[in-house]
This record gives sequence, C-alpha cells and structure tokens, in this order.
Amino acid sequence: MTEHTAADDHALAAELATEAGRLLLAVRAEVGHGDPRVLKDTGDLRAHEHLMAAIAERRPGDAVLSEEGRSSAAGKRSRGGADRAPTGNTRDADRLAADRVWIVDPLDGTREYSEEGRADWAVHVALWVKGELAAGAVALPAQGVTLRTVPGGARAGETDLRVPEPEPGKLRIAVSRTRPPEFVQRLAEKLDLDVTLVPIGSAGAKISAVLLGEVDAYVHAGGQYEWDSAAPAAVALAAGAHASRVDGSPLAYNRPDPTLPDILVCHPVSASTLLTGIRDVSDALPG
Ligand SMILES: Nc1ncnc2c1ncn2[C@@H]1O[C@H](COP(=O)(O)O)[C@@H](OP(=O)(O)O)[C@H]1O
Ligand SMILES: [Mg+2]
Repeated sequence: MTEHTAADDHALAAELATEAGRLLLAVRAEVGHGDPRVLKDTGDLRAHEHLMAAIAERRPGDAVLSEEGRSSAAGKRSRGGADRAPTGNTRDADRLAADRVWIVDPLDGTREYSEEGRADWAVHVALWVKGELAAGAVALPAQGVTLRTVPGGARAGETDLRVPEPEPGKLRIAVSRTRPPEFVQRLAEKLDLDVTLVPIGSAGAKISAVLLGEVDAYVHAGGQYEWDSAAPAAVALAAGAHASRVDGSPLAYNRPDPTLPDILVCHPVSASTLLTGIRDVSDALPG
C-alpha cells in the first residue's frame, strides 16, 4: 500500500474541500435559486458524492463520517431528483476502530447557500488520526479562499494564518443567523467589554471569520455535530486560536455519538474572560 506523509494529508484536505466548493458554485449556477429546497438537496448530495468518491480513490483504507452519509440523510436523494441512496458512511463499529477517519461536512451553511448572493457557506474536510485532528480545510467558495492546515501551521490561500488579537476593550462575537443562542445575549451583557453580536451563517464561515479578523470569537451551544466543527477547529488550532467546548474541555471527535453541541473559538487572550463569562450565565445555557 502507498505510504502518505502528513504533508500529503494536509494538501489532500485542501484539494478536496476546494474542489467540492467549485462543484457547489457550478451547481448553484446550474440549478438557480428558484426552489431553495432543490438547490440545498442537490448541493448537499453532489458535494457529498464528490468527497466520498475522492476519499475512496485517494485514501481507500480510511474511514469516513459525512453529514450526508448518515442513514437518516438517505431520503434526500429522491427529493434532489436522483434515483439512488447517497453513498453511506463507514459502519460505526469500523469507524470507531479505525486509526484514520475523514470527518466531512459537504455543505455547511446549507440555508445560506440557497440564498442568492450570500457567501457565508463552506465545505469542511478534516482528518482525525488516533485521537487528534491531524489536518483540516475549510473552503469558502463564494469568498474565493480555502483556509487550511499545513505542516506546523495554517494558511488562507497562500498567506500564513495566525488568529489576530482583538482590539482592547472590544469583542465582536459571531452567532448563528437563524438560531442565535439566547445565552450569548446574556453573556454579552455580562462581559465588561464593548460587545457586538455578528450574525453569520455556517460554523465554518464563522470560525474562518475569527481567523481572518472579521470577528473576535464564535460562541455556540444548543446543538451541532462533529462535521460542523472538525475541519474549522483543526484550522483554528493550527492558526494558534483557542478552540474548546464552552466549559473549556477539549473538543473530541470520532465518538460513537457524533453530537457535539457547543463550541468556543477565540484568540487565546480572550479565552479565560469568555469561559468565565459563559460559566456565569450557565443557567441560561441550552440543554
Ligand atoms: N441547534 C442546532 N442543532 C443541530 N445543528 C445545528 C444547531 N445549530 C446549528 N447547527 C448546525 O451547525 C451549522 C451552522 O449553523 P448556523 O449557520 O445556524 O450557525 C449548520 O450546519 P448545516 O448547514 O451543515 O446543516 C447547522 O445545521
Ligand atoms: Mg454543517
């Protein structure tokens, strides 16, 4: 069997996310915005099939966990106008025993993808190896850039990526456009800072916005899955950011249950302030 270096895996994650992103731009142009449901389902499925085929070809021994490869996602194929079920994920027992697992979200921010003119949607490709996120890439196709891990760091396009420090006294916090958790409003009031909440679609686009200095933090609770955060967390950690659960514990992937309902990403200088603030409003945390 061919041996792949870690550098090959970083490059492959970026290549796969960028290619699937190009495909999604083509699907958006081809299908149009007339029926958002059809556009969402077609985009989800085409990007999923592209990634499943590419991973099977390029890394045939690896396991895969994709949002669209769950058995519960199978009904989408008929709604998208095609005639067979989506390619399924690696069986749970095999994935949980595997050393290498690709955790992918073929289209994160599906709603925003279906809205004309919006650029806050992403393709997530992460590689988990023996308990750690080993590589990751977040393509932002409508923004024309892929954020990705490289050996020893991260890049946006060809530029080195380091999470920027927030301006003293201020904090811009990215929140979901469609389901902003109420506790973040409470957190904003509690912090002794000039806080602005910035609604953005897609977990990958929000974490990218932190890394690109467009906002200073992303706080979420109340529901999410491993594929929503694996790739952006891999890039964030490689770019020197703090990325954890909202109680400060590490984000853990390739678990039996792919639910991973909350996350905090920020510059390390803001982490203790935010974690303390979140603890202070924990009675308002969902769940
Ligand atoms: N409460 C919740 N329960 C389950 N998934 C959630 C969630 N809130 C956000 N997500 C998922 O996290 C991603 C980012 O959400 P948002 O744009 O609202 O911040 C979306 O992924 P998908 O677009 O891949 O479905 C969305 O489905
Ligand atoms: Mg998602």
